[in-house]
Amino acid sequence: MVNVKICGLKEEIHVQSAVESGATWIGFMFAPSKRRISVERAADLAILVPPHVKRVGVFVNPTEQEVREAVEKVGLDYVQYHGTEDAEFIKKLGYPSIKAFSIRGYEDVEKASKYDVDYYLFDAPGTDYSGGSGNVFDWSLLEQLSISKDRIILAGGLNSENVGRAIEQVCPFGVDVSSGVESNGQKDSKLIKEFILAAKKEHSSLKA
Ligand SMILES: O=C(O)c1ccccc1NCC(=O)[C@H](O)[C@H](O)COP(=O)(O)O
Repeated sequence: MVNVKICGLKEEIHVQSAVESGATWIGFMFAPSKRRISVERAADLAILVPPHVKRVGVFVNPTEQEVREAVEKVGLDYVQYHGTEDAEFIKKLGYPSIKAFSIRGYEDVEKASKYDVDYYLFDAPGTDYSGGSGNVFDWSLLEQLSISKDRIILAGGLNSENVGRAIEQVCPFGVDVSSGVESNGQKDSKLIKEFILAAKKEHSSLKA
């Protein structure tokens, strides 16, 4: 069954909804974004996350110090690098990691082979910020990917309507969502639940 990351959580109620609905990863935004929260706020929210659900800190071109401080204070399980961080920087920090790639064309997909990380997150390019745009990219660009599917997280404009199709086409280890579980610019517990249910539903083409 596919794993789900709910990203950009800011409120206790939405962390609880994501946990109760079966999310695998909870994402806290530490980069410029309308979803950005402080390390102190994330540490408070992280108390609500049980050990079987993983805490992800999302950064865009951070300093080493910023990452180390957040990992320590929030108890992050994964660091998500959502900028132009190079493989050396990520390796030097040494944390379990997710590297995000903004996909405009196949050349962006190819960049992934330069990295040795736990998960490769393929996302649509950002508009106002580096991610979280709610836009979908061309999933067929992932067809020739040499990276194992069990290391892939698909993101970008997913919602409860299109996530089933996305899973059938890409067969990722996980899916990631932010805009698709928001209404009026705020996270929505009902949409979080619907998204996770839709993602975890068995899809006809995946049946033997
Ligand atoms: O969500 C943001 O505002 C954001 C800003 C800057 C860098 C990354 C950001 N989000 C990271 C994520 O993992 C999002 O869930 C991912 O980009 C998908 O977002 P969406 O298309 O809104 O579902």
